Amino acid sequence: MKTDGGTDAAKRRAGERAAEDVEDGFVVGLGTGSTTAYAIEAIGRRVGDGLAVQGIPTSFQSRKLALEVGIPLTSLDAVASIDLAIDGADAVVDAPGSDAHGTLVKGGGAAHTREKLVDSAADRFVVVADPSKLTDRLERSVPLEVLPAAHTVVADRIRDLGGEPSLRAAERKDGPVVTDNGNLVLDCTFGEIEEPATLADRLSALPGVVDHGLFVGLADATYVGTDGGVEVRQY
Ligand SMILES: O=C[C@H](O)[C@H](O)[C@H](O)COP(=O)(O)O
Repeated sequence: MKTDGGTDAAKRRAGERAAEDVEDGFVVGLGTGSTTAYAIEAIGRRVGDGLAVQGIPTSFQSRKLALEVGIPLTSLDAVASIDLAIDGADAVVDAPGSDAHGTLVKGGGAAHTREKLVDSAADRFVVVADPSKLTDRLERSVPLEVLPAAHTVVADRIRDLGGEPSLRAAERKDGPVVTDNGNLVLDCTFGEIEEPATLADRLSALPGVVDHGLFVGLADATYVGTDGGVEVRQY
């Protein structure tokens, strides 16, 4: 999962900067992926120094890491609110002045359904990224988590919308990726996505789609790790 060189250092800077925003008593949404992992590890170190927090993981992976680094865990149905969510992204639209500024594509690790649930429930949602994630044109494929019985029907509807679906294959198992929720993933290309909010609404309306990886209007800030520090985008 980890990358090397400058990108890995940039991910670390972004993740560790976000972990500094966690305050005593916070309930924290713990996103998924290699960048968020640095935030989780940093929060764990602060817990070791006496910080009192409760984490809500968004995947098997983030739960396992949080337990390893000593973050006490809770669940969405056990808390009144989430103070802060920290999560990575596969693409972040960086186009100030555009309606799409701050739109995300997530789900490269097939965790986007629970991520969206937790990130959207948080009072503040901070994205952590390295510069390779920033884009002024949204051309990345959009992951859809779909009920297994629905994958062919949803694939047909995606073609009706002008997209091209591809069932995500597992790398070290015959057959498809199965999400933490027991569903399948369709990666859907649409060429350049000029109106992500419109596409998001259309995808959400498809029966059999549990959730999609377009995060429109959800992020409050992106922390971009760079060679020398961290750049902050506020939305
Ligand atoms: O499903 C996975 C998540 O949306 C991740 O947050 C996303 O793929 C970014 O992961 P990474 O920080 O490893 O690039």
